[in-house]
Amino acid sequence: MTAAIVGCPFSGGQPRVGVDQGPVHMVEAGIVDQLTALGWKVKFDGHHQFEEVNAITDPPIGKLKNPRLVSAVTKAVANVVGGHAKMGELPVTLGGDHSLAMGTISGTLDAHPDACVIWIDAHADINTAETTDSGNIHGMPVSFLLGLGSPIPEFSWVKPALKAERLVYIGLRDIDAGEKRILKENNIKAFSMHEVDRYGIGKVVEMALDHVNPKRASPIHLSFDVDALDPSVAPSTGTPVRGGLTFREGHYICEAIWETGLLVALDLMEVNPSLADAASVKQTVTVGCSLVRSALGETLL
Ligand SMILES: N[C@](CCCC[B-](O)(O)O)(CCN1CCCCC1)C(=O)O
Ligand SMILES: [Mn+2]
Ligand SMILES: [Mn+2]
Ligand SMILES: [Mn+2]
Repeated sequence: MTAAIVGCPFSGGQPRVGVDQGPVHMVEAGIVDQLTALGWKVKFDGHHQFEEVNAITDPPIGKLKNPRLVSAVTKAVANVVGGHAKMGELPVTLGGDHSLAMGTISGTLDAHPDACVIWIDAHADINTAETTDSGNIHGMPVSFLLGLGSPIPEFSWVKPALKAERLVYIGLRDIDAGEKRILKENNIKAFSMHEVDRYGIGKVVEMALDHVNPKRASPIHLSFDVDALDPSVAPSTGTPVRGGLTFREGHYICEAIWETGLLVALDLMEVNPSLADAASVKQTVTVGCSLVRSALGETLL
């Protein structure tokens, strides 16, 4: 089995400096060798360069910030991820901010139209141009993938290829008012931290899979935002929210999804190695690499 590391040093979906260095730190921490040691054939031909895209003048569209940059980069990522997936490889996209998932999931759905998406995050990332308060596109990728909100010409390449019933969230705890409306109106299944507390992570993952993958027959795209974890576990990230997943809960999700044998793509997003002291940065990078290994078959026994 081949894993293709897609290093995406990109921060255009949000305002904080440093998240583009996430993939650099994870590769420097040895993720390629770690996956090789697990038995994977690992492809990594260097981080993707988005400098040339940075050159364009890119005034906001409505509230949306860096719209043309985000569109161009996520479109490029869609082609890269889709290309690897079509060759039967498992793309492991290292972010970079979560707007990249507009690209990764578009790429996955191009190769696996019947794929379902399991989104691990403190946030729903489902704001539309009408509901966003920040204009940061890392809070919006899911709305584009579902085809919600008014069409934006600059994003016309994004096909609404994701169906609401094929999406499920785990870890939610910081949802904007507009997003709450969107989740309800579209009957989107979400297991917040309240459900994690009530049922335990084992039952939550089982219920999440039952919802999007009842016959365990559909490919799975796992999109993991490290801010789903409690800030005490992953401190160096752009939008930390207290009351998150424990180290083990985060790893259990990855282990359980690997056990299905259905994983076809993984995103590990929002590691920002410039937001904390060296020890906290190292902790966050290390947990990011550990989650990737667990999603790709590392077991405790
Ligand atoms: N919903 C937020 C945060 C998005 C986080 C993106 B992720 O998950 O990839 O990290 C928050 C908007 N707003 C921030 C100030 C307080 C009220 C909520 C937004 O900016 O849209
Ligand atoms: Mn996110
Ligand atoms: Mn988040
Ligand atoms: Mn974040």
